[in-house]
Amino acid sequence: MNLLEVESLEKTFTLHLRGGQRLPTLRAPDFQLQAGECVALRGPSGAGKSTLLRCVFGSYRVDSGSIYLHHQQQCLELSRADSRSILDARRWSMAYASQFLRVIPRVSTLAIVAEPALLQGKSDTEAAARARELLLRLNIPLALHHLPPASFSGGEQQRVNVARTLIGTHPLLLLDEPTASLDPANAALILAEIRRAKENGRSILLILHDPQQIRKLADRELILAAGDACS
Ligand SMILES: Nc1ncnc2c1ncn2[C@@H]1O[C@H](COP(=O)(O)OP(=O)(O)OP(=O)(O)O)[C@@H](O)[C@H]1O
Repeated sequence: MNLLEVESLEKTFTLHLRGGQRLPTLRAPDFQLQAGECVALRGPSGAGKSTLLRCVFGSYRVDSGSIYLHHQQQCLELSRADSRSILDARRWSMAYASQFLRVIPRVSTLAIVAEPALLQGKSDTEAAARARELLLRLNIPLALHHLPPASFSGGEQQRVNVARTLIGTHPLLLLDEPTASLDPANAALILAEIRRAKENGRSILLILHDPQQIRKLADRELILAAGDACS
């Protein structure tokens, strides 16, 4: 059974502040993702890799084509779904880590990471314990857990972002360059957590640039060529 299916997907941005100029950005190859599969998106800068992840997550509306997600025992056509269905899919079926953590003033790191577990019905105690454990595994020391992550380094914020994505039981994880600002040791921690998620049957669509990391983690690659995006 496919967890995710993408068909004939195209996205063009319309720049309203530039007289409605249209910017064709993405023409994705058709693909499917099965349970427990990890697919790495590759392609040159500007090819539309982040745009594809955002289309799947429902942040961008697509112009044509379809995105199907297996959600709550049904096939949800994400590309045509209303916002309530997309929010429900985000709560239960897909989690997304962008390249940058969206920090909320005065909200602690522990609370930011625990939130998706709370939304899935875990108790405060359970969600906090799981958040603490994940943060420690990702090398965020206990002393930082009660601080808002606004002042954290780029690499620390990135690990908090990934922890927030991993904490729930979402079967689909969308990760935009999860190792980008990290030194090799901390990148290895992230890769280990992603591998663990995969071994637990979760599916991962992620953007990675390092061929060695891709070889270690991904079952296959999906190449977005610059020409695909812009022709
Ligand atoms: N919200 C937006 N409005 C207008 N143009 C956008 C928007 N988001 C992305 N683009 C444009 O779409 C193109 C693809 O961007 P995207 O971030 O998807 O590329 P990418 O393949 O992830 O690149 P990189 O590897 O550099 O992160 C770029 O030219 C970018 O400027």
